Amino acid sequence: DPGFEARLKRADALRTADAAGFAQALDELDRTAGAATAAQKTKLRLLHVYPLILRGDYATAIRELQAVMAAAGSVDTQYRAGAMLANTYAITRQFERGLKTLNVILPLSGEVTDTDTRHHGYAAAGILYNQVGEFGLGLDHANRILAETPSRRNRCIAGNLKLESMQGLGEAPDEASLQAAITQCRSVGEPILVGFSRTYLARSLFAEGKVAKAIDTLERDLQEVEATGYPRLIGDYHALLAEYRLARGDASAAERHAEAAIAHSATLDSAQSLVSAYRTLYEIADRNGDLRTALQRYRQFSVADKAYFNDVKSREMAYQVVRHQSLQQEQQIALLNQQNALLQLQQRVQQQSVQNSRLGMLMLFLVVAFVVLWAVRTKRVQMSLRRMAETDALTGASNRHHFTRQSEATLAQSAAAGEDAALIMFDLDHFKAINDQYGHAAGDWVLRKVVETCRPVCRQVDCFGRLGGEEFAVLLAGHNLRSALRLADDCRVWIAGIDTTESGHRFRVTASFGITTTRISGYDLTRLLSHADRALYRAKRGGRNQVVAFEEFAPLAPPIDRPPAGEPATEDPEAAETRPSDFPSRGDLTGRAGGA
Ligand SMILES: Nc1nc2c(ncn2[C@@H]2O[C@H](COP(=O)(O)OP(=O)(O)OP(=O)(O)O)[C@@H](O)[C@H]2O)c(=O)[nH]1
Repeated sequence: DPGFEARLKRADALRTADAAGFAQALDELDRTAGAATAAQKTKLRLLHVYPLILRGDYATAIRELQAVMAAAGSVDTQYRAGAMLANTYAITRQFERGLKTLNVILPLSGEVTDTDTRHHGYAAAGILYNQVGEFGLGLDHANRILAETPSRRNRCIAGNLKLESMQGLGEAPDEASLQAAITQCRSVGEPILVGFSRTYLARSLFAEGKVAKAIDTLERDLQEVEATGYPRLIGDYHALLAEYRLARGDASAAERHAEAAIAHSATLDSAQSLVSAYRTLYEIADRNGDLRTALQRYRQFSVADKAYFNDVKSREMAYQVVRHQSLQQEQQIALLNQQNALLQLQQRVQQQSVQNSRLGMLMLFLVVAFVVLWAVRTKRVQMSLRRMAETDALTGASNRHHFTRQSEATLAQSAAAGEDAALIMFDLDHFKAINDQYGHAAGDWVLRKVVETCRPVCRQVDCFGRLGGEEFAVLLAGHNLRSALRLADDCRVWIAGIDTTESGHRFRVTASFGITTTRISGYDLTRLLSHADRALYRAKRGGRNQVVAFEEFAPLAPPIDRPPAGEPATEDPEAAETRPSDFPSRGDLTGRAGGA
């Protein structure tokens, strides 16, 4: 409700100028508060505190202000309630509570949007600080208000506060600024503050030795001051007048004023005016030689002075207590912050160590992976080196050395198991002619093709080796002569069927085969090779492209020129046919002739 807000503002403005109008405005606001927002209701509640303070119902005022501070929807309302609360605590001389309230609101000063409200807070702070003897802080807050182009009323309040602070600090204000403060406060209708300004001016004049002027300054406004009914101010006035009158030698006027000061200060627990008035009365009695009265006055002076001294000290103490408490609080906060930082550090260390252990695991994994990889690669290299060492690079068949070792192992196993094994040896026919006619590359192609063609006769357990040049051998475990003959003949047929177009030439490839078995030749490889080689020799002599088995009962062949199996043949096979032969005739052999 914008209307409600406007009426709240209007009521607030009436507060100092028109007490009756203010009361009426509050009544009207109460009647229409049903439609107000929570924040507006809180503001209204705050306005209701002013009449409570005027009435002197401080206990209710304090309760209400505390409630408003707790419920305030805006910083401004909370701040204003806090400033009023600090003021009320100052009036009721609860300095510690007042200072604590300041500690709550002053840090919010920067967030307060309304300048008047902020100045109200600074003024409350300045008044309280001066009361607890912290005049430096009082002056600082007065200057804060004056630096921010305050309203005329706040300028009066701040000007007064400044004079009070300077007096407390023992600094003498110049007459011009004293007059300015008086004019300022008079223009806004603040007779109490005008009165206090006049006491500062009078003190300043008296200190300069201008006693008559000081008296004149005070007496001019005396009636107006008495009309305020403010005991502390009236007491001050009379006490000062008593002191100054006596200084001028007017003892009877001095006595009158001193008595008036005492009468007005009677309701106060302690006051500087009481001390001053009793001292003046003592001095008068002393000057009169009335020792009894002098002693009595001195005793009264002494009691008032002690009370005042205690009061000042207890106020100063209140400040020290609150300061100590807030320091302690700050230290606790700092300690908590440190503990927090420590916890955060510990957390980070923990995270770091988790990260480190993860990193460690990763490193370990990498090392293991590397070792495994290295082992696999080493194994592969070993295997490929072994393959290179064991196989013939051109054809991929086992080389002679490996074939020998493999075969010897297989034969030993067969012998142990009492199983048969057969050895087939074969040699390409007229290979030299292929080389000569079609080139070495064509010859290589033939060798590879022959191995590729014959490999199917071998199982995993069998050994297929290139004994040298164009001579090959196959050791077949578990085969007897019959099955070996069949396999050898299959091989012969396959070789004879090779289509050489792929090599770039068309020619015919055939091979001659010699066979023996363990039943015929025993389990010794050298003997088996020798017997197979002899059968092969017979196949060549028999016209090539045929399979011949060694005849176990045939007498050993006579020495021939042919080189041992595997070495390149140097002999002309045609010439060999002229050699005397001890071999059985072709018909005696168990082999079969085929092909060309
Ligand atoms: N292209 C090629 N030729 C080879 C290789 N090893 C040996 N030779 C050749 O093979 C030929 C073997 O010839 P010979 O021992 O006379 O036998 P042949 O010509 O097959 O005659 P017969 O065995 O009597 O049928 C030689 O010319 C060798 O140079 C090889 O790895 N590649």
